[in-house]
Amino acid sequence: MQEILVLNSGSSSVKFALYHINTEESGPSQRALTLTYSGHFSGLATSQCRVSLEYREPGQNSHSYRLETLEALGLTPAMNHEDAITKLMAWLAQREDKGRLVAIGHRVVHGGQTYHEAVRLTADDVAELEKLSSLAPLHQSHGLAPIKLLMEQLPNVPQIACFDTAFHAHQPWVARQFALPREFTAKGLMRYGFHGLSYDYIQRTLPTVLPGDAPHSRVVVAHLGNGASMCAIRDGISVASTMGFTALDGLPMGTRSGALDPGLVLHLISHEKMSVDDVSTLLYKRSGLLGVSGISSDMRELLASDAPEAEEAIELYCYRAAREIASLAGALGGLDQLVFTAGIGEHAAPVRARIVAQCEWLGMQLDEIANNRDAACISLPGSHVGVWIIPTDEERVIASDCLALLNKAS
Ligand SMILES: Nc1ncnc2c1ncn2[C@@H]1O[C@H](COP(=O)(O)OP(=O)(O)O)[C@@H](O)[C@H]1O
Ligand SMILES: CC(=O)OP(=O)(O)O
Ligand SMILES: [Mg+2]
Repeated sequence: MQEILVLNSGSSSVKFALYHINTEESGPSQRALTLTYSGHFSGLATSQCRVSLEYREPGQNSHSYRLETLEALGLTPAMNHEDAITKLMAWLAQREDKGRLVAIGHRVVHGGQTYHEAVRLTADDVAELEKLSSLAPLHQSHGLAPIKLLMEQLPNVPQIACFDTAFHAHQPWVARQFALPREFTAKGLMRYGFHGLSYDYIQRTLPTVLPGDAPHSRVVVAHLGNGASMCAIRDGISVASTMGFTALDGLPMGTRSGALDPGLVLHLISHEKMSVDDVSTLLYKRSGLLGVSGISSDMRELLASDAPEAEEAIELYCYRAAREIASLAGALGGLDQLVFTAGIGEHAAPVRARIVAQCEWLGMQLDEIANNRDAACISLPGSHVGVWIIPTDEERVIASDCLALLNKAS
């Protein structure tokens, strides 16, 4: 049995998924992949480190679930990303149902100007991608560290990178440019957009959940997780996104500010005498829901809180989201479907309700009952714009891109 392992490394977490390749169905189709194990390490490098693991019996639909204790996996509470990968690889290697690992697919957040599709990495590629670390300080180095480690430990297993930026690479030039002098644009100072693996998954899945006659040529997808962005998709292609040069632009996020007046950054440096590192920490780690509420970056905690500051943070979050939907509808010249995805998008009914209420003028009508039970379709039958919840699956897209690459190489 051949296997593909997928690693999705975030700022404080590593998600993983292991797929069996069904060799009877050759070709890059998703049907050729069967998910067997998935799970995640969260709270890495903190005392809150936890591991969860799910196992799917081959041929069965239901998941049996168990939460491994740290002790059972031999983990120490303050373990970091590297420890997590080492433990995961050791655990995978000792399984009785172990197959032959034919590729490891990695989420790499920034592909810069060069990397527009999944690629089998060489050491030179990794060095090139490392140069982009300052453009994704919460993500890039965590995505590249396991690649370097596994290139050393498993030199014969292809390490394949799949990029968050790739889905946006074919946006119209006008959507990618900043209004800067041309020599800066020529250096690559332009909008890239992120969460592309998630958008790719939604774009592939939406036609399978829509009723046959529903129009879906103009779609906005709201990926609202710890990081949050939105994407305007026309006929399956990204045409605009709220994230730009870095994953700091656009919507307010758990700890990131989202879009700011650039003059404010100049003011922080010149008047508040903040260093580049101070400003970076402020905008990436101390702002967003955490900064405005002063309570938490976690939407669940804010929704459960009675504090007026929590309410203010949620109000700002929803207001900004509704404004961005209208802006993206402008880029599309109208809107057929809106899709919510990722942690907040999939689970936070009050947040969705507030965002949709502010978009009523665009022709959206929320089905409150469906919304409260996280149903797939959450708009009323007469709504001009359909509103949907589709759980994202970045790991599935990575595995399927790896398989396509392996098939091409063989
Ligand atoms: N049931 C829920 N209700 C409200 N918010 C939720 C719920 N479940 C998860 N979330 C929120 O989703 C966010 C995390 O999203 P997720 O997509 O898991 O993040 P990541 O970007 O780390 O993959 C957190 O703000 C969390 O509070
Ligand atoms: C690009 C980005 O913000 O990713 P995440 O949501 O995983 O933090
Ligand atoms: Mg995520």
